[in-house]
Formats: sequence, C-alpha cells, structure tokens
Amino acid sequence: MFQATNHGVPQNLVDDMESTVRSLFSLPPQQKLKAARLPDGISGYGFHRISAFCEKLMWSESFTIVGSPLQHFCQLWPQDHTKFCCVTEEYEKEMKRLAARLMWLMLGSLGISKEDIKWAGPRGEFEDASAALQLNSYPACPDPDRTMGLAQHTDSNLLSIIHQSAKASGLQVFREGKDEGRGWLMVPPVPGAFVINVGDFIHILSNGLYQTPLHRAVVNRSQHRVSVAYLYGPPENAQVSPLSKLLGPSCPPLYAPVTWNEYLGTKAKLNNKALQSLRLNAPLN
Ligand SMILES: O=C(O)CCC(=O)C(=O)O
Ligand SMILES: [Fe+2]
Repeated sequence: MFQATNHGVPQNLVDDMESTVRSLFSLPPQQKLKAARLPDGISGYGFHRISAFCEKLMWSESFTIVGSPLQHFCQLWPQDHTKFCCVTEEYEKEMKRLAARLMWLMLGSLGISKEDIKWAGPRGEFEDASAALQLNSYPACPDPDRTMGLAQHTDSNLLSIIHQSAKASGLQVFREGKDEGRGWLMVPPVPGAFVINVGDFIHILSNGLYQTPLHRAVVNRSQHRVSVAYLYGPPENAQVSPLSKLLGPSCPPLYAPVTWNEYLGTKAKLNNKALQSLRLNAPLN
C-alpha cells in the first residue's frame, strides 16, 4: 500500500466526487433503499459483503457502481441526477486511465513489458479490465470500540485507488513482522493523494513480489468519514498466473492459474484464506 501524489487527476473532480458521495449517503434511508443492491447483484446500496465474516457490528454503508451510474442515480435523484452522473462518469474515466498507468509503473519496475500480458490488449491499455466504484460511508459512532467500519480483508482485484476524505482518518493497514512494530497502522489522509492498494491479483501476477496487505476501516466518535475506492481487476475470464518472466529454477510459481470469476467464488467461501488456497508451494518460513 502506498500514497500517490502528482497523479494528474484534477483536484476539483475529486472534490466533486466526494460531494456526490456525501449527498448520496445523506439521502433519507427509504430513498437510498430504492437503489438497494439485490441479493445476487453487484451494484447498488447496501452493506459490505464481507460484513458476514466479522464478529463486531459493522458501522457502515456502501454503494457500488459498475459502469454507468445512470439507472441507480435516477432512482436516488429522480429530478437532478444529471450532475451526479457526469461527475461519477468523469471520475471513472480518470481512474481507468490512472489504474492502467499504475499497472505499468508497478510491473515495469519488475521488468515486465506489454507483450508479457496478453489480456492487457494490443495497446496495453487493459480495455477489458473489470472495474467498480465502491463508495463507503462510516457515520460517527457513539461506541467505536464495539464496532468496525469495514472488516479486515485483502482486496481481491489487481489494485484499488482510494480517495479518503481529509476530514477523518480510519483506514488501517496491517504491518507484518516479528518486532513491536507489528500491528495495525493508521493510513493518514494526505491532501491531494490517493492511497493505492495492491490486490490479490498483483500478488499472484508478481509471484508474491508485491504483497497484498490486510487492511480495515475503523470508525470514530465525532466525524462522518467517506471514501471512494476504484476497484480494478483483470478481465472476467482471463487466466491469471505468475508471470513467466519472473520464474526460474530457483523461483517456482507460487500460485495456481485462476480467473477473476473463479477467484471471486473462492473468496466468497474462504474470505481471507482464498489466496492461500491457490498456493502451490509451502511458504519458506
Ligand atoms: O474506507 C476505506 O478507506 C477502505 C475501503 C476499502 O478497503 C475497500 O473499499 O476495499
Ligand atoms: Fe479494501
């Protein structure tokens, strides 16, 4: 996980997106429920799916957008959805561009080039990538120790681009290790920066060179916190496996090939043990 500045996304667009998110979540509950996520659906208003895996009470709500927000935004704002749609579509466009750029910066630093990933498409722009915009809302909570905003998880996708509101912190990442530094670290909001989170699929592609970190969101007593996560994954049916350029006699592939659709099924069943279930060789330690 790292923070990215100088990313080229206009600050006024990020501000407008945050206002859209605040407007959306401040609608009356019966209005938000008009765009409720169906039990077998992906998009719309509801609770985070991973809520079922955490024993604490989840103190959050979410709204997922896949592709055009038009249908759901018409349900939320029958009169004035146009401006919210424009902002969201423009934001999705900028995120798609930034995500492809980040992919090549990260993979390029491992010596990977466009020819090494077929599903990146002929121009290496990842046209067929799967993507969703996840809007998160964590209202102020009178008893934050007894609740959790978002249960600990790793992101299933390639990478996530997270805008967290500067008004409140809450995102935490788990620092591995054996010393006293091991534990949950707060990721402070840096004005103008995006938090970039490595997902399970970059972990697999890079054969574990980039690690997918465990993270969660906590809530606080006085501030309503919002975040916007752009979730960027491989094309639905592309087989993803550790890149052959990174393998050799002393570097065997650590993960079995998997498609995005297959992996989502595994994740729904095994949650944080899904990645481990693809492991081909036992960890060294
Ligand atoms: O709210 C946050 O900062 C974290 C969001 C997140 O981890 C997610 O949407 O996957
Ligand atoms: Fe996440």
